[in-house]
Amino acid sequence: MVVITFLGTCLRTIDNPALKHALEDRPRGESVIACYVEDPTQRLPGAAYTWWTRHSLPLLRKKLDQLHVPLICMRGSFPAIARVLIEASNKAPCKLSRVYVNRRWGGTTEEQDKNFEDILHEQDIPVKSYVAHTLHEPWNVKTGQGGFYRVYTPFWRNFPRVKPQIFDEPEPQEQDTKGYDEVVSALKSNKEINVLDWAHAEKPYDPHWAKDFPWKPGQDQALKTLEDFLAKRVEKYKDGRNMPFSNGTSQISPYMAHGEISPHRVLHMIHQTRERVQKTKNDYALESLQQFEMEVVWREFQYHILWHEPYIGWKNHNSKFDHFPWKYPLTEKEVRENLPNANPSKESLEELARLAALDCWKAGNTGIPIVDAGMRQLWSLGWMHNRVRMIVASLLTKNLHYHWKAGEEWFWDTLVDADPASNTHNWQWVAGTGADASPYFRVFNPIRQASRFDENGNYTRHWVPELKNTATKEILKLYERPACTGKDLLENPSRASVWAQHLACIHKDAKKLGPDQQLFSRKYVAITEDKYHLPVVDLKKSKDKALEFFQSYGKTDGGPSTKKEESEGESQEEDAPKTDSEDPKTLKKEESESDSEGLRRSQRPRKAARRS
Ligand SMILES: Cc1cc2nc3c(=O)[nH]c(=O)nc-3n(C[C@H](O)[C@H](O)[C@H](O)COP(=O)(O)OP(=O)(O)OC[C@H]3O[C@@H](n4cnc5c(N)ncnc54)[C@H](O)[C@@H]3O)c2cc1C
Repeated sequence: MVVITFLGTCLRTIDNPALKHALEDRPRGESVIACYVEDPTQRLPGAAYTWWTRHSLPLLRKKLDQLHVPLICMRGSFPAIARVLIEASNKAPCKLSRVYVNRRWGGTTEEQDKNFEDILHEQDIPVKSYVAHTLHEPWNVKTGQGGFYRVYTPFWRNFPRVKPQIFDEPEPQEQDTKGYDEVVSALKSNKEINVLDWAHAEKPYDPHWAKDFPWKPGQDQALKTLEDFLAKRVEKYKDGRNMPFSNGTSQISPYMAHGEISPHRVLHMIHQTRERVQKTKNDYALESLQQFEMEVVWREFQYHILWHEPYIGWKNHNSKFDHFPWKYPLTEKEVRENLPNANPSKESLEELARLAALDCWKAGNTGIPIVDAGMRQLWSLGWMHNRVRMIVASLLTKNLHYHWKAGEEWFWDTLVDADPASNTHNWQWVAGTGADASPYFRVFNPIRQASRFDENGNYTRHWVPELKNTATKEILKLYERPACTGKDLLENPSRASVWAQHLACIHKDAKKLGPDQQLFSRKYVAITEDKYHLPVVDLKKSKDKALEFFQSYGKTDGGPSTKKEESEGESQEEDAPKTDSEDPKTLKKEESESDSEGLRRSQRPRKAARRS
């Protein structure tokens, strides 16, 4: 008899409930097969995330080999896989006895997984599923009225404190791999399923755009990364986490996004560190550790929302923003239609200029230093510091007026830690459309952000080599330059921008670029240019325009303005504080910073002013 365990987003052998139970609960003599599935009925992972997965799976296979558990990687829907397994089981001498699954959420997974279980149950094959990617079942945390939380503070307060459930790697057990060949050949013979060689890749998957990625995927490195952080850096996390050049955060996110470390293990290690730090009586260190735990629980909060609103990845949480005048990226077809020849009309140029601005943002050539630094960090590492993620997201949504989805999609493709809950939720948070959202009129001012969080300009100089010999004072002046015109953008496209590729492609009538090339033609992007670009947008004017949109839109019936927002509406300074109930985590800090920068007290929401 054969037992199958579906790993889900859980590329580890320790703290892996479906694997553990499959190995421990099976009757003697039954063999266990592990499956990694990429499900085409759901949003497919982006390129950078996939780079990581494909480095991780061969490492996981080696670990599983030691347990005598073969690994099958495939692309296929869960119901299709269930049907093939049953068919194979009916024919083969080795029957399928039971199935163990690590659960997943978001999109239409719930529906698909129910279907999968029904198919197996009809054949009397038991299915057991486990929570593996979060600390709790997302539905287990409930408000007093039995609903779900939309605001982080009460979620954090009421988040059930649990003893972390950790368990060691299963002992290697005697088992043969009987049934494996039959299962693989049945899967291979089905057209709906594509068996991948990802766990047995002869050469690593190293596309040119990822050649400088410094990461070492895998569960061993995940543990080491967190151990190092907790041993050496967590004690300064409270402030360090906001400084992009200080190496002040854990960089554990890609390991968590791939399930190479379990959130229970993270919590367990936090508890161990707390015992150590308590002995030092260092209050700041303890607060820092608490802050770190809050961040980890913040991720839980986002899964909580994803479970209750599985459509959050493509829909505004606040539907009142659905008709807001967002800009959307042009499609390739629209570009072609707007630029039929070398002398496009004024309207066409305007349309194209907006595409050019988006491409400059993607390429890290906006002429706004801290934004370019962040976007190039993203290119180089497949990761960006959280503070800078907020700044670049604000620029795209509040200054360039793009819908958050344009940025979310870019991050989805370029982040090694791309996560269906965190990415969406954070984008909606910055755009002001989400649950627990920053109000729409809250706009991050890149100059102020740079002077506060990159005071010495080191982050900017590091990631924008054009500025490596520019003094910090001079860098700050660059933000004040007049913006280039749309015509400039088009006539002198950044060599680095995807826009330049479009032009080259259209003018030379070259073959259509495939999506992979468009996104990752690294030789065109993030390269040092002779001259640093003019800003693609006037920060002040564009912010005012966003606020104008917001105010006039708020006056219409369908607008997003609420009474509370109107009462705060006066406070349209950048980084204006939010009320405590919205997000204490980031914003209490912003608030005190706003104070020190002389944000006029009369303009601030009453509640915040009282606290200061
Ligand atoms: C626009 C935008 C998009 C984002 N997209 C993602 C994403 O796709 N995947 C992702 O994991 N994070 C995302 N984040 C959240 C955050 O930027 C990253 O989790 C963080 O930068 C990861 O670095 P770290 O592990 O060093 O974080 P640390 O500061 O060391 O935090 C530890 C862990 O806590 C969790 N965490 C911290 N901050 C957040 C947060 N704001 N939201 C959710 N979890 C958090 C992460 O799991 C993180 O690994 C996004 C933030 C923004 C503003």
